[in-house]
Amino acid sequence: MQTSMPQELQLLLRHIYEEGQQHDARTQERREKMLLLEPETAQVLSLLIRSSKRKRILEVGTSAGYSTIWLAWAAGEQGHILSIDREAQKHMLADAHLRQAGLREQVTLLCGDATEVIRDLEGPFDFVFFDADRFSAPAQLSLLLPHLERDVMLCADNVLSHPEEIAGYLQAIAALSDFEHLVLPVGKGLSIAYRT
Ligand SMILES: C[S@@+](CC[C@H](N)C(=O)[O-])C[C@H]1O[C@@H](n2cnc3c(N)ncnc32)[C@H](O)[C@@H]1O
Repeated sequence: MQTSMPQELQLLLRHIYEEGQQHDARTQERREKMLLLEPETAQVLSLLIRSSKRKRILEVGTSAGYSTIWLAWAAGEQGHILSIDREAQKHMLADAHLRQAGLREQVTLLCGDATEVIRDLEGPFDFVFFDADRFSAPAQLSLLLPHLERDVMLCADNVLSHPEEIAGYLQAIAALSDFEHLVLPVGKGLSIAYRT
C-alpha cells in the first residue's frame, strides 16, 4: 500500500487491524467480533474523501475505530466524523485507538441502535459510510435523505460478501434517480453512490 499517511499512523492502523483479526479468530460470538474493514477498502474511502474534500462524515458501525481513523485522517483537521455503534465496549476501544492516533477531537462517538440514533441527527452530511447491520441500512438511508448535502457520497461495504443482506439497500439506492451508482470489487465489495 502506498499512501501519504504518516508512517506512525500506518503502523498504528496495521497494529489495530492485526489485533482485530486475532480477536475475531478466537471469538465465537458474532456480535463480539470486530469485523474490521479490509485495508484496501479503507484506503479507497480515504482517497474518495480526500480527493473531493469531504468534511461532514457519518459512519454507521464504528467497531474498534479502524475505519474511523482512516475517515478522520482523510477529512483532515477541518473535518468531523460522527460514528455510531451499539456496543459500548467497542466504543471504549475506538476511543482509545482514536486517542492513540491523535484524532479523537475530530470524532463524536454515539452509542445505540443506529436507526434510532439517526432519527435524531440533523447533519448535513456530505459522506456516509454504512458498515453495520445491512438489513437496517435502507431505513437509515431513508431517514438520512433530508439531511444530506446536495453533493454527497454514500458508501456501503459487503456488497459481494453478503449480497442477499444488502439487496434492500442497493434497491433503495437504485430508486434514487439523481444518484450515480457503482460497485467496486475491492475487499468485500464497496457500493459507491454519488449525487452531483
Ligand atoms: C463491520 S463492523 C464495523 C467495522 C468498522 N467500520 C471498521 O472497519 O473499523 C459492524 C459494527 O456495526 C455494529 N452494529 C451492527 N448493527 C448495528 C446497529 N443496528 N446499530 C448500531 N451498531 C450496529 C456492530 O456492533 C459492529 O461493531
